[in-house]
Order: sequence, then structure tokens, then C-alpha cells
Amino acid sequence: MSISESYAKEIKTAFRQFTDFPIEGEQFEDFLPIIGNPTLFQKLVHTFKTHLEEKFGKEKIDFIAGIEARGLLFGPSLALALGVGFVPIRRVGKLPGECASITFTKLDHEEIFEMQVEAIPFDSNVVVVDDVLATGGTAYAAGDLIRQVGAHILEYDFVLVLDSLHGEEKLSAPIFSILHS
Ligand SMILES: O=P(O)(O)OC[C@H]1O[C@H](OP(=O)(O)OP(=O)(O)O)[C@H](O)[C@@H]1O
Ligand SMILES: Nc1ncnc2[nH]cnc12
Repeated sequence: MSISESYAKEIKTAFRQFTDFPIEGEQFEDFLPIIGNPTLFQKLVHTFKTHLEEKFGKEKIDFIAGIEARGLLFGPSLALALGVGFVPIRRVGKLPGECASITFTKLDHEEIFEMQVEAIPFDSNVVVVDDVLATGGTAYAAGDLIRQVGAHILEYDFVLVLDSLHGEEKLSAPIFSILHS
């Protein structure tokens, strides 16, 4: 078994499943135990870093953009490991200054996400990160914000993709995921 396969196996085991969260009928995949364990957290960051450096080299990525809430928890660590900047994508009303904005649907409600327009210079190359890709609405919205400021999405990186929800079909940039289920 390769190092990346063995790390992926450990990361998979650490996910916890919660039934009927956040609403009835949903099976929630909780990745927080991974970042609660420094050894696993290192392995998570190492897996993304190794993949991104192999695919894009050390120079091409300008920013990691992390999606609220869980993309904000490991995105900065990955950005630091890669030696690139980190930019947060947050729910409306949390970021000061001029923001790009997008409205989308998440489960049973509407959400508005924002990104500061001066956070990413025109023409920058960005990797968007989050814990889980489910229906793809959140990741699509994040991608729209990146494009609104004239930057490019090199790739979306997830810890887990829920293949049965076909979120990938909504996205117009490549996807990398440590795990699929
Ligand atoms: O692909 P989608 O169907 O859009 O779902 C994926 C999103 O859902 C989860 O966030 P959630 O809103 O549950 O958590 P948060 O309130 O902590 O951001 C997850 O962290 C992703 O951001
Ligand atoms: N099943 C799930 N687990 C974790 N995050 C999610 N976001 C949407 N669906 C999810």
C-alpha cells in the first residue's frame, strides 16, 4: 500500500457518521475528528500538498480559498504548507469592505456567501477547499465568487465526495478528493 493510500485509509476511519443531522433524513459525515488529532491533521495536509505540488508544481498556485465553515479549519494550514496565500469565503455580513456575493440553496434554505474583492488579484490561480462535496451547490457558489473577481479555479479539493449526490456535475473545474463514498 502506498503512503497516500494508507493515509486515506486512516482519514476515512476517523470520519464520524451522524443520522438525522442537520435535518431529518440526512446522514452527516463529520470530519472534525481528523483535525482533532495532530498526526491525522498532518497527514491530511501532507496528502493535499503532495497532490497539488505533483499536479501544478511549486509556482502555479497563488491562493487557497477555504469555504465556511470547515474549509476555514484546514485551508490556512494547507496554504502555509504550500507557501501561498489563504482567502476565506464566508457567510454574508462577516467580511468588511467591498465583497463579491452569491445566493444559492443549501438543503432546505437559502444562503449568501461573500468574498472580499481585493483579496485575490485579477488573473490569480486559486484552489478551492472544503471538507465535503455533497450536492455541489456550495462549491459552485464559491467558484462563482472566484470568477467574479477575474481569477481562475485550478481545482476543487475535498476530503470526501459523496458520489451519489453528483455534485461534481455542477462544477466546471477539476476535482481532487482524498475519499469517495
Ligand atoms: O455540496 P453541498 O450540498 O453544497 O454541501 C456541502 C457543504 O455542506 C457542508 O457545510 P454545512 O452547511 O453543513 O456546514 P456549515 O454550516 O458548518 O458551513 C460542507 O461543509 C460543505 O460546505
Ligand atoms: N452528508 C453530509 N455530510 C457532511 N456535510 C454535508 N454537507 C451536505 N451534506 C453533507
